[in-house]
Amino acid sequence: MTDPANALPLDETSRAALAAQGLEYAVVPTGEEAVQGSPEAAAHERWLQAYHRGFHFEGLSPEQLVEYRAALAAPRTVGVWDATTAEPEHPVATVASWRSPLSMGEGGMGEGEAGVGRELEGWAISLVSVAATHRRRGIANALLEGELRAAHAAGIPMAMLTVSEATIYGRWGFGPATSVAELRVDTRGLRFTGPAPQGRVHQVSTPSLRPIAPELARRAAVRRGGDVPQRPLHWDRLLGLSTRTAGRANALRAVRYDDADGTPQGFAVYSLAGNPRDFADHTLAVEYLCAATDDALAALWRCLLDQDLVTAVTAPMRPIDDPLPWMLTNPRAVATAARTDHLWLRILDVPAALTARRYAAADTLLLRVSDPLGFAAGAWMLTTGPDGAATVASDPDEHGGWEHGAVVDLGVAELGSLLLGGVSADTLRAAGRLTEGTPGAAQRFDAVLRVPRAPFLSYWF
Ligand SMILES: CC(=O)SCCNC(=O)CCNC(=O)[C@H](O)C(C)(C)COP(=O)(O)OP(=O)(O)OC[C@H]1O[C@@H](n2cnc3c(N)ncnc32)[C@H](O)[C@@H]1OP(=O)(O)O
Repeated sequence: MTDPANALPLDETSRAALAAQGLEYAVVPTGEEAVQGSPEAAAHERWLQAYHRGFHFEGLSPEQLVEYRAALAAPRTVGVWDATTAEPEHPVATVASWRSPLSMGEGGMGEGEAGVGRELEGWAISLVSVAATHRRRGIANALLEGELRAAHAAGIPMAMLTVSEATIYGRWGFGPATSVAELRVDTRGLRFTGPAPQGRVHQVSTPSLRPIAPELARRAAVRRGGDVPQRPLHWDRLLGLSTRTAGRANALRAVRYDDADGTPQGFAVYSLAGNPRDFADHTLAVEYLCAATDDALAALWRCLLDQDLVTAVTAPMRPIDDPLPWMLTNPRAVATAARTDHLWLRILDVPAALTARRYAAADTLLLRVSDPLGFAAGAWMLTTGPDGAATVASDPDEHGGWEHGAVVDLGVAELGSLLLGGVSADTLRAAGRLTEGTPGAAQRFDAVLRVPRAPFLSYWF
């Protein structure tokens, strides 16, 4: 059934906006509330088919419906219905959402903070779809505003999503906060100069990774900001264990890295494509690479690059600062084929969001934030200390001290983009997305925001 933690009440303003168009807005019962074969289960199945149609995915087979019903039992699944359509029982719009931690990077300079992953609670939003017959009449607007108001009312400080198109979500105050790089490595004549691994790489079966992958991925993820834990269906799909990917199971290969003590510290899942005219010209596609230590990262890259009969390695989703080029005598062998925005953040509670991470320098900034939906609007005094911890005061006049602070004017989307250090304030200033109220304020903000590793989310949700 819907996880009680996700069962936020539906937003009445959005309900009224949709009702004014003759549309019904409701939560779809899932899981135990919808026993297989019951009318509730059939409604859940129609909701699943509706989002598949909305995303131009193939419809779900009966077997897949069982799997997806279980996988999407815990999130809050919301639909919109139009009683005037030919098949009124089918939703004309969908959205799914759930509470999830967001990694905020490692601890600061305070005692005992090194290596400690910090987290903020977020409201993950996914599967936003509106039927082709009902688009561009404000349904997505009602759904998104409804999600944001519901999450804010529940005290959740952040909303987050990955997007099909980068043109859609800025209007609701989301800003791109992490990027991914698609790497393409020419492995011909490559020499690896990275650290020599202390442990061992083992070739393993993909199912053997299923029990250890979530925990390993969590340990890897806390080293950077921007991670949102995968749900079980993600791992099943990746490892060829879901009905949709079972047909690929034989094509998938996997390696696991165990450190000198024999503890698994990373793994990679990959596949190979041959060249029918040249057997020595395979391309190895890295489908997932997860490393909880620098040692594991170097060992796994070395193993993936160092394969006979392979001339190219591709890795579609890597951090933009992956150390790989620096592990090779020829860094130019690693081409970034594409670099794209990935996780988008929407701040709902400025003090909670800003105090959830650690900062690189001590300073005082006055952030004057605009937010058309109101949640983040105001003047916020961010004071960072020498230990990297921050305090945020909402009424700077009352608290004083801000006359020494650097003043920055920006929108809530820009603050979301800056939060994890994924872009610099000076870049946003140059792009006209942020204004300095004090000369040099953007660079002062950057000194505070600087992070050792680029934020990164390793998959789509
Ligand atoms: C988190 C996720 O799930 S990402 C996946 C998003 N879904 C998809 O890509 C599936 C295919 N697309 C769709 O289902 C729909 O077109 C949606 C969900 C993107 C938009 O739904 P609609 O109900 O048509 O949007 P709605 O009418 O509320 O539009 C709200 C505003 O967004 C704009 N907008 C909507 N879709 C887009 C788009 N694809 N690109 C740019 N702007 C868009 C509208 O023009 C409108 O702008 P305005 O307020 O300035 O007039």
